[in-house]
Order: sequence, then structure tokens, then C-alpha cells
Amino acid sequence: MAVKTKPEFLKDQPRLRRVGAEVRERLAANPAVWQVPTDKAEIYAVADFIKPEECDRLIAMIDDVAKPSTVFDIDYSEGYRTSYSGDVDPTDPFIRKLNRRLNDLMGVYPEWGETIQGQRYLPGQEFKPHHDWFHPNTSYWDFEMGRGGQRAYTAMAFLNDVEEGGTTDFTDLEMSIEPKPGALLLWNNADKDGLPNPHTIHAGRPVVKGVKYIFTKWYRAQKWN
Ligand SMILES: O=C(O)CCC(=O)C(=O)O
Ligand SMILES: [Fe+2]
Repeated sequence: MAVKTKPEFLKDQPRLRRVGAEVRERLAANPAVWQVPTDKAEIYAVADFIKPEECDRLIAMIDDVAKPSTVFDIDYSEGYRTSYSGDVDPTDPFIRKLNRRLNDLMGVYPEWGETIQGQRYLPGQEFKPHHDWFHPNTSYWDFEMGRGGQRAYTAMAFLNDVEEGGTTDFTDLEMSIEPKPGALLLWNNADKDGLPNPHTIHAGRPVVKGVKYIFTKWYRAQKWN
């Protein structure tokens, strides 16, 4: 994909470059953070970031709000994201604390973070390969660019053990990550130049047995609202 030639990506490029550099420096100084060994994308993991009782609490909150997921571009997305999802209450004190912990870990502006979204996958449900960064010439592009710009970073946590399936696969990097309760994944959706990184393409593979709960929080290149 000719990301480098797309003029639509230039507006947020300096901000994405700066966020990338700041988070990189912050995470490198944290001994709890492990960087996945690849030079094609910046992907990090933190084991036991969410405590077992917090996982349980989040799972109960997700069960309360989960509805069939939509992706932005419906034509594109038929059968694309079959999980159930929903925003957990951002005003809940427990969620506010979780947001603070995530923001502090990454050292990002809190205002740039979207609301934490929970997801639940039952057997057969999946999220097919996609980028978290926004693509130009889609039905959602203008709207999303107008409310916070491009997606800079993804923070995603596994909340339970899945009996079979449900891995998060970075398909281009041939990397498959097993759901481990409490583990947090972080990745930069941009490259070091501040352009959307095609190598970040990833999928939530179908759950075969059991159920999978995760939450995702995306950080933008500007203030989100
Ligand atoms: O379920 C997964 O493992 C991936 C979820 C995901 O890609 C997302 O929420 O953007
Ligand atoms: Fe994703």
C-alpha cells in the first residue's frame, strides 16, 4: 500500500511522529514492558497489567453493555466483526482509574484517548484482519478526522482464558498472541515517520471453544470527542 504518497496522511504526520517518540521513550524506561522483537512495527506487552479481580469486574461490565459490533464502513464489514461490543461507562470511578493507569503507562494526553470499549466473542465470532488506523475514501473518514484525527496507538487487554482459538494475530508479521488474562498489548499504528503502518494489520481469530473478553482503547493524534 502506497501510504507514503497519500496526501490525506500528511496532516497528522507530525503529531503521530511525536506521540510515537514520546511513548517509545516512556515504555523503554519501564522494566515491566516487553517489546515484541520485530522492526516492522512497535508492539509491546505488559503481563498482569489488569489484576484478576479487575478482569472479573470488567467482564461483568462488558456483559452489561455488549451489543453486536459495527465497524465503520458497513459495506466493507459484513461479517467482518462478529463480536459483541460496547463502551464501558467512562464516568464510573473504576473505569476512570483504569484510564488514568493506561494514560500514565504510556505518558499520553488523556484527552486524546477514546472511551474504553469492551468486546465479547462467542464461538465462531471474530474480527477479521484490519488496521486500527483510518483509511481515506471511506464513509467514516471525514467524521473521524473531524473528531480527533488519525488513530495513533492501540491499548488492548485480554481479560480471560479462552479454551481454544481467539488469538490476536498480526498477520503480516506472522505473529500469533494467545489470550492471557490481565495481559495488555500496546502498539503504534504509525511508523517512526508518523505515517500509518501497513504492517500493523491484525485480526481477532475466531473463538473455537469458550468465550473471549477484551477491552480496547484507541488514542488519537489530537483531542478526541
Ligand atoms: O480481538 C482481538 O484480538 C483484536 C481486537 C481488535 O483488533 C480491535 O479491537 O481493534
Ligand atoms: Fe484492531
